[in-house]
Amino acid sequence: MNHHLASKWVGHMRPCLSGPQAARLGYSSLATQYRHQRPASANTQSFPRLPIPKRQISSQPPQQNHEPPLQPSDAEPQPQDQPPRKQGTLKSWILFNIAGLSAVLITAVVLKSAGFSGGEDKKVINKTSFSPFTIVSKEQVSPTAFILSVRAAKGDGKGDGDSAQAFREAWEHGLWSVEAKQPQLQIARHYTPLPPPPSPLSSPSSSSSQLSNENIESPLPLLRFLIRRVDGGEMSTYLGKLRAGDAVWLRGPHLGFDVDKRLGDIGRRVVFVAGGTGIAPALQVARRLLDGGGGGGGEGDGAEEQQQPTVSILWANRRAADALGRERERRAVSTGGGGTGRWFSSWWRRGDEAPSPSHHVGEQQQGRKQAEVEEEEESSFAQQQIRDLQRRHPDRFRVSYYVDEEGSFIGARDLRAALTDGGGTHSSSSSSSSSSALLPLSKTCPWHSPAALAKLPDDDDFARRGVECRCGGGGGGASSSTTTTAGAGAGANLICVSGPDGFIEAYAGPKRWYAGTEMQGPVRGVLGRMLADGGNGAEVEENWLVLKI
Ligand SMILES: Cc1cc2nc3c(=O)[nH]c(=O)nc-3n(C[C@H](O)[C@H](O)[C@H](O)COP(=O)(O)OP(=O)(O)OC[C@H]3O[C@@H](n4cnc5c(N)ncnc54)[C@H](O)[C@@H]3O)c2cc1C
Repeated sequence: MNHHLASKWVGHMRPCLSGPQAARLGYSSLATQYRHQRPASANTQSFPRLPIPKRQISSQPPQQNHEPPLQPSDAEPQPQDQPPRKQGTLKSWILFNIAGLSAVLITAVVLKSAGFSGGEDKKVINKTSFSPFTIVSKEQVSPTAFILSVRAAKGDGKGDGDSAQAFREAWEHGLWSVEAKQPQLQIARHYTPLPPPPSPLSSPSSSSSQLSNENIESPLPLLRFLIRRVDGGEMSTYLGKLRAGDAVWLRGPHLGFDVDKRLGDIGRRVVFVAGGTGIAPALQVARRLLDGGGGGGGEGDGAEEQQQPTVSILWANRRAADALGRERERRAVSTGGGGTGRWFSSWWRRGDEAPSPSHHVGEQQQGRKQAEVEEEEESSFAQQQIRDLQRRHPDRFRVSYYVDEEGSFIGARDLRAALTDGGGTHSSSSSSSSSSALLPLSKTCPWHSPAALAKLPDDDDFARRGVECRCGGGGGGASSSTTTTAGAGAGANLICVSGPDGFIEAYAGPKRWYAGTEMQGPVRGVLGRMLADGGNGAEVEENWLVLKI
């Protein structure tokens, strides 16, 4: 989702981890270390500079030089051949103009920093200039993470409808982000809005809730961001210091991959490998596919629940405090006699085979007691999102937690379990997915070919929506050149890797730069090896498309 290249954070190059090296270090330890891949200077060019006002000094000085003294009668007679006067005038003229120019530049910078320059910042959110939002609340959810809730600043009403429309399209699209700017340093970074809560009208037990309209219909939309404050991080530290009532400047929305279209007609499963705040795009996708009616061709054609896509999230955090929503899962497991939450973590560390999902989910439902209800009332918005999805889609949504400080990491075995699932996770859908799982991906389709994806930037699926799927009617269509619309047997299961650059590199290989644009690049890392193995007849079939987010 790197819409504006210059606005992504950048920095020094680190060698890519590979094979045993990455395994030794533990991938999730990379989860919260955003590694930068570009010269730092590129990062600071994130929004257009204020055009420097043209110098106003060129005409004035000559006039002064040629003008007669204001009060010639009072002036001391000056001999014609006395140069000091002329030199003095020239000197003061230069000083005057330097001072004037400095004043203009300083004023421009101050105005620019404050976000009020030349109409650049507008009330209506848009992709090119920053719009003012007001912080409604700030919720500290862990020692390093907080949720910032912001609402479009109250304007004159004009353009509110346009803003609402832009957000409505973004939520309908699914995966999207906005940029926030740090006005003093003039840098910007992307942040991913958490999905809105389900509509109060939908029953808690309903599996098909509607998104609340608070973000969709409201003329002044409310956006919530889960943000981690990183040591020495310019933007996250700046945002961390803001308080309710302060202004924050956003531009966007920048739409990301169209997961619905890439799942197409036969894709049934999405596995998210998320590091740290990479959980936010995972929740966007879960909401879009599980609540939004999209994905897998299941909607509107009478397909049953088992035809709907499933979302499984493997979420790595450095600290236990950041594993939001895990307490309930730990308790549910321990309620089943399996031991303590600590045991649950060490279960992953040992790399044992995953427990069957039905066992897991059943215990979660059993473990839902009054204490949990109370806990939920006190929990953060992100926790509520996770729990709500778990409650309403027990067979289609799962989060597995990994915590560095507890020694649990997402390893190849966990990935293999998730990919060969039903990795056992989604029992009701595994049979339908396994039939499509045998179909190989197209080698030519712009939507479903890994080779084509490697050469795409990750932010333009919305703009590409007119491009047709070339999988052909047969689903695999490896050599087909037939042009069809997505849906006739086309599509792929999706592995989404979201998080810091180092995290993405370790699991899926680095993104690559071509002609000044950051592209997805080929799939390498743990998943690259795993999928290549699959091609040789090993555990994982080759119908997984890897999206680096
Ligand atoms: C599409 C997209 C969506 C994003 N969504 C979110 C989101 O919802 N929430 C969120 O918090 N972030 C999100 N990010 C990351 C965010 O844009 C910033 O990169 C992040 O907040 C760090 O910026 P900074 O200016 O504070 O750090 P910088 O000043 O850019 O970095 C300072 C130092 O901190 C290191 N560093 C940077 N990030 C981390 C980290 N996470 N852990 C450890 N060290 C780090 C850097 O390597 C550098 O040495 C997203 C990024 C993208 C591309």
